[in-house]
Formats: sequence, C-alpha cells, structure tokens
Amino acid sequence: MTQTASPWPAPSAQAPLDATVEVPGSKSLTNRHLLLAALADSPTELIQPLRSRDSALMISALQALGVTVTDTDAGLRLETAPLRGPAEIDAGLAGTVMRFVPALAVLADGEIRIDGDPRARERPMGPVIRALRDLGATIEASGPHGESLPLTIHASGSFNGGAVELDASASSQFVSALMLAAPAYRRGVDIRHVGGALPSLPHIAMTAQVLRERGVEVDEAEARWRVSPGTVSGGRIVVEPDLSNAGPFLAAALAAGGTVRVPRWPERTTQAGDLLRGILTRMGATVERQGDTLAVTGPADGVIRGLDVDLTEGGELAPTVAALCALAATPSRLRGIAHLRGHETDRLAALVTEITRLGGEARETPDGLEIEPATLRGAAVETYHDHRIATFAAIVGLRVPGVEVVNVATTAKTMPDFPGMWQGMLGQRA
Ligand SMILES: O=C(O)C1=C[C@@H](OP(=O)(O)O)[C@@H](O)[C@H](O)C1
Ligand SMILES: C=C(OP(=O)(O)O)C(=O)O
Repeated sequence: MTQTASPWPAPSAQAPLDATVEVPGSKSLTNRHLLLAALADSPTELIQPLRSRDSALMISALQALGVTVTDTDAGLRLETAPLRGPAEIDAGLAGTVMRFVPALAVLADGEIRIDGDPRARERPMGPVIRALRDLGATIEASGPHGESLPLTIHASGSFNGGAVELDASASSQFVSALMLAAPAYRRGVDIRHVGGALPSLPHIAMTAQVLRERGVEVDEAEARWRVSPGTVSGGRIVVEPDLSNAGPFLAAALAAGGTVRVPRWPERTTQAGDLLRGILTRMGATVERQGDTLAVTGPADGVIRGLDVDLTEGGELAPTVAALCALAATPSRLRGIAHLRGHETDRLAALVTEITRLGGEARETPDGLEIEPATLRGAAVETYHDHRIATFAAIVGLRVPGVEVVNVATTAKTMPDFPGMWQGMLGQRA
C-alpha cells in the first residue's frame, strides 16, 4: 500500500452540482462472481466488473489456486481447473478475500497460506475458521485462540461440508463464505446463525441470489441457509454498478447542492446501497429515477436534516451517512452498527475522532454513533487505510473549506480513481 506524500486537498464546491457519474462495478458482486467462476463447469465472462485493489486480490488468489483469468475488452474471462496448492495468498484488507477464499481453499489440493495487511490480522475470522474446522478442515491459524490471519490450510482436494452452527454477528461474510463454496462440498452446507443480531442481511441475500443465478439450489429460512451440492454454471454476467460507492457522489448533491445522476441504477437489486434512496430522501434530498438513472437533488434551502436510522442492513453506508449528519442542522443517531468496529478500521472510533477533529460533535454509543449539529472547520483527516473514511472526508470538504485527506490513495480498495472521479463531478480537472 502506498502512502501519498502529502494529504489531498478535498475540493470545495464553488457552485451547485450538475453531474452524471459512471460508478464502477460492485465490489461485492464482482468478488462473488469471481469466486463462483472458480467452481463453474464452463468459462465465465464478467462484463463491467470492478477493477480495484479488492478485486485484484481476489483475482490473484484464484490464479494462485489454478484459475486462468484473462482481460477482455468488456471485462474478464475466467476458466477454472482443479484447484491446487501450494499457494501463498494475500488478502490485503479485503473482507471478501480473507473470509471467502478459505472456504474455497479447503477444496484445493495442497497447503494454502493466507495472510493480509497488519489490520487484516485483527479483523474477525474466528467463526469462519471454527465452522470450517467443525466441518473437517485442518487449519493452522495465529492469534490467541488460533483464529486470525495468517492461516495455513492443509487441503486434500475435496471437502464434505454439512451442517454447522456459527455466530455471524461480527460479519455476514462468515455465512456468505460457506454458502459460496458449498456447491462444491460433497454435502453442501446447512448453516445456522447462533448469536446476536446479524448484520448486512442484504449481502447474504446477494449471495443466495448469485448462487441461484448460476443454477445452485439455496434454501433460506430465519437465521438458516442451506446450499445444495451441485453444478455452478459459467456464462456471461453483467455486474451492476457499486451502489455503496455511488453513495459519496449522491451525498455530494446534499453537501454541495444541485443534482448528481448515477446511470445503470438497477430496478431491483440485493445491494445494500439501494437503501440510500430512502436515507437521502429523509435527509432532505429529492430522489428520482430518470429511465435507468438515479438522480439526487440536494434540498433547495441547503439544509440537511439529521436522522435516526438503523443501519444494521447497510453498515457499509455509515461513513457516507455520517458525513451528511456532521453537516446536518439537527441531531442524528446511527444504530445497529457495533460490528463496524471490526471493519477496515474501528469505524465508530475513527468517525468520532475525525468529526471531532473537524470541529464537530460526535460520540460512540454501544451500537453506533450520535452526531450533533456544529460549525465545522478544515483539518487534515486521518483515514486509517479505510476507503470509506477517505470518502467521508471528501463529502465534508465540499462544504467546509480546508479539508485535507491523508492517504486518499486508500480509496483504491474499491474505486480505481476516486480523486479523478470526484474532481470530474465538480467539473474540475484531476
Ligand atoms: O459480503 C460482502 O460483500 C460484504 C458484506 C458486509 O460485511 P459485514 O457484514 O462484515 O459488514 C459489507 O459491510 C462489506 O462491505 C461487503
Ligand atoms: C466493510 C467493507 O469492506 P470489506 O469487504 O473489506 O469487509 C467496506 O467496503 O465497507
């Protein structure tokens, strides 16, 4: 990871926006389809996939296990082969790589080592490691209970799968990981979540949806998911734009005024980013579909309304929403997001620290944040290798002069050229 030498001066908006922003492909859909391509019975063609650090890490992981990945004009072509080790896999800071790939790697033949960035070694992994061990995997892992990266999987070329209980209250990705690899397990999986509130249910629905699209049988009940063993079909898959990454651009319409449009907004989707339509409306925006485009217009009087919202389903939207709350005229409460403490950084602590640094007022609650109206001032915002803290700062910077973003390059985790796209939205040259 490269650290930019000097902080990026976040541009302030000089006039109301009038922009159309083409958002790159969804991280969550891209990495799911990449992983499924490794199990498919025929080649997979991904059209408009995300090309970013997280998807590059997934591609490298699959290549290390024997999958052939080729660039095409429209995207990527993947052709699989029997999965094999030995392999060394870098998960970076990608939750989708560090959780999904171990569930795939148990199917390979040989020894597979998986490690990541220093922070990746702190992100929760226990439930997925324990579940794979309960199902018969041999995994050596570090950490106090042998439950964090780095890990070594001793795989034998096939895996039984079966029934397993796990606590997914720290991350929905534990459930998605097992579900995605399950069609290739001899007995599939039958997962029960036992534990506290389960976050990010739309992401589990997305996992079920992509499996079904490829011909796999999935049975969903309350806190229980069964995936039958079976063939995963290949074929041509068009990836939706990343609606969570659209978030900062749509939020810009509230922070700066004017209208921002995002084309190719899906009519129906499992992406949690679709929740933004309701959230931004509650904060004072006018949100409308114009054909396949979503258009968000900021409030005519420029006044952003605070809100009390449960983000259990869309935790990854919290930094974007928090930026608008920090600019809002009334108090806000974000609930249901205790698990954000295990994201790229402890996002609740980071948001409180950075809002405070900007002259705002914010505090942590057991499961979220409270943010009060305040007059903000410019500051150099720390980003903690977290792409969404960087985009949080950019949103605030539209309205507050003198905001700088430390290591804006960290946005490359899920967006190839965030500074260029942001300046393009403002009609400025990068
Ligand atoms: O499965 C996925 O693609 C994701 C699930 C969610 O994880 P958590 O349930 O850990 O929040 C989300 O926040 C993350 O950005 C992507
Ligand atoms: C939590 C996130 O990422 P990850 O997939 O690494 O968990 C995120 O992108 O907001």
